Amino acid sequence: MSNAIEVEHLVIARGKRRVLHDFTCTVPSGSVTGLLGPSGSGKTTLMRAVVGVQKIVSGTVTVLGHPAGAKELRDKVGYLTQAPSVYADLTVRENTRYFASLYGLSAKAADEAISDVGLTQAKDQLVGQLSGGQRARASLACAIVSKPQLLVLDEPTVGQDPVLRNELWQRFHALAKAGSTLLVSSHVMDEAGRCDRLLLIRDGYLIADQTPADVRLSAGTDDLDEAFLRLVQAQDTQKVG
Ligand SMILES: Nc1ncnc2c1ncn2[C@@H]1O[C@H](COP(=O)(O)OP(=O)(O)OP(=O)(O)O)[C@@H](O)[C@H]1O
Repeated sequence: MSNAIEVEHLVIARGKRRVLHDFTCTVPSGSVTGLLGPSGSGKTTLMRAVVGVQKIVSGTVTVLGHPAGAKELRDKVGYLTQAPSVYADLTVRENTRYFASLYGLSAKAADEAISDVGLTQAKDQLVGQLSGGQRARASLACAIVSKPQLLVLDEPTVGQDPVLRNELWQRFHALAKAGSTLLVSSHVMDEAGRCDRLLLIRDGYLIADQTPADVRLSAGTDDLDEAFLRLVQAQDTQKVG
């Protein structure tokens, strides 16, 4: 399996502080790869580097065979930021149709994306009048409407109820099955088990790049929360040693 993303020896500073340290990882094509780590560990920074909007100190980020941010990638990469990026004074349907039209897609594609994120009943509501979780899903509909080759989703399930979270994860896997690659961040370890592969990050250091099964095996526990803690402790011991 080839890699949709290859990150090599990436170093990033934000302000005066280094927030990614010699970060090397891969995201296999067609996978749903989870980027998991505590708040402030560097997930958004890594995603920004992948979509080519983050200044880097050194290292390389290669996306679908091109340097991150290359113009060849413009219609191949979708990015969902944490801040909703939809127009508050348009309805869900108008927003999604607008994004669809940018890619030359029909209203049908927009309606499918709205249905995929569970917003069909709210499709004619103004985005400004939606709940936070609904607004996040409206953004997600706009990000997935063009079915990009690579989807970079920053905490797409935050604020969603368990039933909807479950549906969204099923949708992510369906998109991967249809040929997309997904990089999905979360700080909730119970979402880790839903990924094909995991990148575990802490304080800007990669602490695991494995399948969930291998993370469990190498940490010696079935509980992924506990596994993360054990891997952190092992890393700390290594640093002291
Ligand atoms: N614009 C900025 N200027 C300076 N430092 C920043 C900026 N944005 C983020 N940082 C710092 O960079 C580090 C990594 O932040 P980042 O947003 O990548 O973390 P994260 O893992 O995505 O966190 P969260 O889960 O809370 O979104 C943090 O220490 C943060 O304080």
